[in-house]
Amino acid sequence: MKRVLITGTAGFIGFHLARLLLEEGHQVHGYDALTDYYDVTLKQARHRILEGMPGFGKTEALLEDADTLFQAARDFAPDVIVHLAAQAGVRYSLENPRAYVEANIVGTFNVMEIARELKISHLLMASTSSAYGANEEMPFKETDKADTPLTMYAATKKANEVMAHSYAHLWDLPTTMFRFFTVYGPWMRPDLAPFKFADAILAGRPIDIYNHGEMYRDFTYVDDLVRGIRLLMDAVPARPASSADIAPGDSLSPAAPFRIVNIGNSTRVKLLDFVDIIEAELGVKAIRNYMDMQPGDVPATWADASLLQSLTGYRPQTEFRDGIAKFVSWFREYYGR
Ligand SMILES: C[C@H]1O[C@H](OP(=O)(O)OP(=O)(O)OC[C@H]2O[C@@H](n3cnc4c(=O)[nH]c(N)nc43)[C@H](O)[C@@H]2O)[C@@H](O)[C@@H](O)C1=O
Repeated sequence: MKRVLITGTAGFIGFHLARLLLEEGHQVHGYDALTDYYDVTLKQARHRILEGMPGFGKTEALLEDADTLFQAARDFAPDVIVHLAAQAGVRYSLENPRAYVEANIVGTFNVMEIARELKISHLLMASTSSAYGANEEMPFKETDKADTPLTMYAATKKANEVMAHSYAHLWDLPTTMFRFFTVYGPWMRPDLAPFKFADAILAGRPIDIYNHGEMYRDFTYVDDLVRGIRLLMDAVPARPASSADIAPGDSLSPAAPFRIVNIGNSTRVKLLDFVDIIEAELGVKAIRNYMDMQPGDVPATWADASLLQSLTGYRPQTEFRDGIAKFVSWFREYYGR
């Protein structure tokens, strides 16, 4: 049994991870501020489910509130910290970049500080496929350069990776950073495309199709994603004796117990096909409004998931259509539509 502090348990991914760990019999402490970036009642509903499970406790506060975060962590005394709370969203970072600096830079720094103080055995933190920015070589590999972020969202997440590397190096803090690829499924964030499309199609509102549909995403089903996180919890990075000890394709740092791991499905879905699949699952046709490319958007993502597989023996494999069917059935039931 592990004691796991998870930030972001009222969020989409944190909720699913907490549920999985509680089902396995671990103790989970959730830290979440239930910020109003999107519908707070959805966040409250997720927390209510966790509160009904044995082994769950929570603190509702901001990551930026260092005193509260530190006290909650000291009281709980975790073995492992999984840091998923963040200001998420690619497009909102053009409107309100400061929110990303506060939650993602200051907040993540606070998590690193308490992880160092408590000498936890493994710190795992969320980064994003958006860190690959303008990279053109596909699929994206962790060992590729990723120095061209296109938004402050991507820039703050990339900054988290390099901040975490320095702490892993200085304080021997084993750290794994995930690069997630467009996660979807039941309980998903309302600001993400599958949710927005389902909502608009059922309401008879037109949907905007960016870049005339010439967009590709490596959509990752949430159950697959949290299974990848769960397995990586046990794949604790160790500082290599020399760079010769790093396996080919491994992103392990030569200077720290630190690695970056993609968690993605490794299949690209074209935006137009994605709309067709949602329409088919809903049984309702969309009214389509074709638009130009949006500022800050990346045209395509595609994960090379071979490092995840070599570390854990696992790779995500849910077919997009099956995952969307599960999302749609949750959506219809939860919202009664
Ligand atoms: C890994 C990464 O994953 C996510 O970022 P994302 O991949 O940009 O996800 P999305 O669901 O916002 O976009 C998916 C696709 O759908 C298009 N899209 C969006 N919104 C509308 C929309 O309103 N209309 C249309 N037509 N297309 C849209 C958009 O242009 C893109 O082709 C976040 O979790 C982020 O936090 C993160 O870290």
